[in-house]
Amino acid sequence: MKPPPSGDAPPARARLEVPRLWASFGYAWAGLVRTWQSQPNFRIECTIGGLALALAWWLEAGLVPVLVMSALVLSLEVVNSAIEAVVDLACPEFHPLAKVAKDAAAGATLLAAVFSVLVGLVVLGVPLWGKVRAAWDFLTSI
Ligand SMILES: Nc1ncnc2c1ncn2[C@@H]1O[C@H](COP(=O)(O)OP(=O)(O)OP(=O)(O)O)[C@@H](O)[C@H]1O
Repeated sequence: MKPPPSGDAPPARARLEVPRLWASFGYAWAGLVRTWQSQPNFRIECTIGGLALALAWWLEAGLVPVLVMSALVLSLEVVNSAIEAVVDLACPEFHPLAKVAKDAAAGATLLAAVFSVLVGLVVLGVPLWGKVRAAWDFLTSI
């Protein structure tokens, strides 16, 4: 943990140290593992993101939009769980502002999820429909 800033003096420029950088990755990874363990929504979103990526690869459709939207939803879910933890720490009792913070964080994730479904429909819907029609034409022609 960093010491609290003292006075008005500008902070000394921190040196780039490999062990510290490595430790930071470790803390970030621990945050992801904890989110995976404690947030069922995160596990569901990881699964849907993986399936959407596999579908995009199979359909040879836009991998990049699917990757970007998956990254957005998953990142926001991690931030949402961080906000929940901070709110619970700062305000374990019911408070209207705690509700505002938690609902807004959840709303951000929901917004990204809705838009990712729309992007998925636009990017994957047409080629998927093409495959379905081709399979249907093949089946009805034999
Ligand atoms: N301290 C609080 N004060 C006011 N309202 C709260 C408080 N804690 C939670 N709430 C309300 O309850 C809702 C659910 O809160 P909770 O912490 O259970 O989050 P959750 O969305 O269920 O998250 P999780 O993914 O952990 O299940 C919040 O969105 C908020 O409306």
